[in-house]
Amino acid sequence: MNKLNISLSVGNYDRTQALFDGRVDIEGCNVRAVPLEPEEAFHRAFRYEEFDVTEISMSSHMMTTARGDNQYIGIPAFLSRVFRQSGIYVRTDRGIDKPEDLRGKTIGVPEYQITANVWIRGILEDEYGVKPADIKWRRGGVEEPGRGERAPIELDPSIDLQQIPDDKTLSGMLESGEIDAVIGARAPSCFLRGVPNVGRLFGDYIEAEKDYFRRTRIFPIMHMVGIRKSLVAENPWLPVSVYKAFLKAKMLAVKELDEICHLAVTLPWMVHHHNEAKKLMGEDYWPYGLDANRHVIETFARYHYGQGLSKRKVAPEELFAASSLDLSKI
Ligand SMILES: O=C(O)c1ccc(O)c(O)c1
Repeated sequence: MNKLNISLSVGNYDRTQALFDGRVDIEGCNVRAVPLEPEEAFHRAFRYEEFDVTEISMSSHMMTTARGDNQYIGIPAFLSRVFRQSGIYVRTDRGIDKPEDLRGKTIGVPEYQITANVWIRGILEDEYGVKPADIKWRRGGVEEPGRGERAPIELDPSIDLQQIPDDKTLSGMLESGEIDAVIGARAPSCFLRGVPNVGRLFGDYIEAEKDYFRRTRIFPIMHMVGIRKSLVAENPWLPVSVYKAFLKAKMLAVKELDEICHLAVTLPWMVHHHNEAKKLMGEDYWPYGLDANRHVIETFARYHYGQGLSKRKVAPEELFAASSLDLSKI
């Protein structure tokens, strides 16, 4: 049978693994799959559009969708979701004990636009009244010097965002005390090494994140899947084929989390953790599709627009191929 050859790059997570190991096919396609870390996947997607189907940052996707220069259309398979209270790393010798203490401080970001930072700035403003303009933002690689935005951004002049020197990293500057905090998706290595005077703003971040979910019902979305628009124009069946494959792969992963006979993840009480998550968040605690995620995406769109990353408020439907929001029923 004549199949469409496509390239695919997503992270190798439990919920995507079946696409790499052959348990799940993308109907109608021969797939060349390359696992990548998010920083590399997004750099290559938004600068060079290298892969036909790729993991994409929700923030960069929303920004380019608002501008109309997006080469990818999304499907509502949310490959990465992370609560973000954990992602605020601070100097512990500067009187920063609560979010409000961040006003006037200097905070490092790997990119202003990364999705984790949109969520963190949104939460700081919504819940604690700390506005982006209250902070001095410094941008650069967390571990490697010389990082910039993967796609161009244009911020309001009230935002003080400056590039750090070419020979410095955010982790190094946090360790030496040149900046007061770092926010982002990845923990800086100085924190992981346990250097003095660096810690999390929310020491008990798990309790903070559970409380946030109880109040908001939001499990923040980080990444989704994009398909090259030009390929969809030629093959309108492709978004649903790709979406069905990601749905199947996630279903297989979640099923394995219930397997007490032999643990799918190398963690003694994995099944217990799974049950605890379901108790707090419901059976389908990691939903794909727009309907179950509309409130999450609308909140993110409000933050994104408020932070000047999108010049107009994007409607959730604009992010996705229409056919992937309207699956057939029997
Ligand atoms: O761009 C980043 O720094 C980055 C890293 C890891 C992630 O999971 C992510 O969403 C973004």
